[in-house]
Amino acid sequence: MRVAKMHALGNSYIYVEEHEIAAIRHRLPELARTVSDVRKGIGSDGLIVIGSSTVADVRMQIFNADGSEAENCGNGLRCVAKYAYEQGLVSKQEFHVETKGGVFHAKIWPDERGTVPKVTVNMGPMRLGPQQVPYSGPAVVDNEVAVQVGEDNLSGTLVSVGNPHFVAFVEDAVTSNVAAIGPIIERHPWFPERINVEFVTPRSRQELDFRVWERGSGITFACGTGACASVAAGVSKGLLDNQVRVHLLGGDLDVAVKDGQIFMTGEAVHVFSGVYAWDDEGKREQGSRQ
Ligand SMILES: N[C@@H](CCC[C@H](N)C(=O)O)C(=O)O
Repeated sequence: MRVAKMHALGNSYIYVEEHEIAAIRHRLPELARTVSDVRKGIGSDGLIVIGSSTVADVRMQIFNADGSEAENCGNGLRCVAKYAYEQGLVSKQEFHVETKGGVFHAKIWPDERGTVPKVTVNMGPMRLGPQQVPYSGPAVVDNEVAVQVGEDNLSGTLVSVGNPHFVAFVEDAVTSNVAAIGPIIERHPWFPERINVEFVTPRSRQELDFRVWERGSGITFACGTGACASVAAGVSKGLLDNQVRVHLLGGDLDVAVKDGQIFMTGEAVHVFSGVYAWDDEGKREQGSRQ
């Protein structure tokens, strides 16, 4: 099947058009695990299928590296917008992308060669609180929930950007033990559909240090929806201004809140296009990330 690998700030996915996978639609979780495997597949944080939409200009379906399907992906939205324009699936510079978590408006910024290094996406309204994400814990005050992690509690703001986020304001996001704490919160029984976990520390009112444990993919270099969720949480707490540069492991993302809507602007990068040899016997069940 013809595939492209793309990344945004090091958050990489394998992109495939829906006609390439028509015969194996029911096996997309398995395909996601397989292509994501760095040793036996291509190596990525998951799989994104690009297809036609009846309600938008293009549609994307995202699977994490463990094969679970997510509602949304900010870095994926920017890469899909770049792909759709460069491959001629759309000819406009502003268009809509359908995801399981909603329809989003994208604006591409093509260069003089007609390639698209940068994309802005309207990620929708700030949606905070336990009614916005699958949550089955005790009553919540100020959209914050305190989850027990070992001997301590970690407080996080619950935010939806189509997909669910737990945003924890910590002493130092950069040195946080993301690998140890992330999976405990991701799989905590209060979050029946699991949750993405962000560790954030404001450097100032306009700059935010950010690390993430992604549901279904673990530590990644960047999470677009996570960055948007974190800025929404920081703005609602009065800690951040409406225009914030988020410093992620893989680079910077600009997030702005205007008229209650969250706008994300950042890079989208094509790594390669090629033919992936999907072989039933040889590649089944080889994905290993859980
Ligand atoms: N990396 C993404 C988010 C991908 C989905 C997420 N792991 C989930 O399960 O909700 C982004 O850039 O937003």
